[in-house]
Amino acid sequence: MSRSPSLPDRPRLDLDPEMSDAERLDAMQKHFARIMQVNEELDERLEEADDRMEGLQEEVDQLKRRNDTLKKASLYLASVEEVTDDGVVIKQHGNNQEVLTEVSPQLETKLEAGDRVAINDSFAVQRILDDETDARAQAMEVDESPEVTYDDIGGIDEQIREVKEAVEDPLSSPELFEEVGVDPPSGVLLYGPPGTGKTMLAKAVANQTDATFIKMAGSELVQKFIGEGARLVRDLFSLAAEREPAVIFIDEIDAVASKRTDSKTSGDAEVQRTMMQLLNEMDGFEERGDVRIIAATNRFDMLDEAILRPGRFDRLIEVPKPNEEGRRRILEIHTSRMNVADDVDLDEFADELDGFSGADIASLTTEAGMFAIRDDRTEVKMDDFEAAREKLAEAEEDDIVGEFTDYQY
Ligand SMILES: Nc1ncnc2c1ncn2[C@@H]1O[C@H](COP(=O)(O)OP(=O)(O)OP(=O)(O)O)[C@@H](O)[C@H]1O
Repeated sequence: MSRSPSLPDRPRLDLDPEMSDAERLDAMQKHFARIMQVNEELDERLEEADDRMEGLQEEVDQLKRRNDTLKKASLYLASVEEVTDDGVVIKQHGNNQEVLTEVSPQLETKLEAGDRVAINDSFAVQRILDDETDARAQAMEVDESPEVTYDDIGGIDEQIREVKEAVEDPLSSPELFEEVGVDPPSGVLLYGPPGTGKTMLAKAVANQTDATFIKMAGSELVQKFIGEGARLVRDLFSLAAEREPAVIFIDEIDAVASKRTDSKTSGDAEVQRTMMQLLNEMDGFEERGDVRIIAATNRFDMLDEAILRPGRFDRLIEVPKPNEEGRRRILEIHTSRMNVADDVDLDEFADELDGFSGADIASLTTEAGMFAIRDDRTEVKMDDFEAAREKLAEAEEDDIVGEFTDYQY
């Protein structure tokens, strides 16, 4: 690591009492010039240090993420086969290895054959897990008939059109694709900043096609135990096949499909296995009938290219933050059921919301309503909207409101 050079010396002003006024003035001017120069040098250094800090912060974040994965994924999943006087017979999931292992007296009294447990590298039982259906319920959200419609989504008409074409048409008129002789896109990847309507889009398309909406969060997949991520992916696809027509929505796909890291830790290997399972499922996708798959990410830059190959997520749709017209439409949507005063000018207000996402605008309108309620009014005025905007902008500065953070994508 290179060490930064030492700081410039502090300039000194030496004034000799013998000096004439002109000489003094000259010395002071030179001193001033030197101070300015040192100041400039220090500014430069500060800038360099800031850059370096940013780089280091990124490294720290990466290490933290890796550490989290490691901590979370270093346990394996097993089932209890039998509780005997000599210990407990467990069967590790994935490799089906059976082992007789000792357990702590506290756990032993609670264990029963059939329990799901988490074990460590040496097969020691660490804890008893909720039953399997709980694990699934936690990782998956199933909605038979989501209520979101395209009309509820503002500012991304072009993206709606693309999603209709890539997801809705193959579900509602598969014969069209057959007649023309083209395969519909396998998977659609929506990418863009948080809170821009990606989940809404997936729900709306499921609604429009009367399909079951099945959501899985990528982050839920990697917080589980070794072997469980891959199994949940398998479950996800078989559940979709049972419930077809269905729309599978994998949120935060970057959690399981990031560019490969160099490390060969067990956590990384687990994420890798989960991704391989996902790719496998997608590769065998054609026979799956009326199931469409949509994934979303805020971190497009982190994705492993393997998932973007033809036959996988081969239709990319960027979902950006709304422009002024989009913001106005979103404001309109979110205020449609509000009792808004005559002085509220949404056109003018939309102009002030540069950088706001759809989710930010949704919280802003709720917040404006709260201001009216606090003031014992039933009508929401322009001042309430302004106050809400200021409150959210302050929260952004304090970094309280996550949605405001501009992720790189
Ligand atoms: N384009 C939009 N039009 C109307 N409302 C929106 C829009 N985008 C976001 N919202 C509001 O924000 C909420 C969150 O949006 P959504 O979950 O679809 O965002 P997302 O892009 O999936 O975010 P994330 O990447 O954080 O998962 C929505 O329930 C809705 O209230």
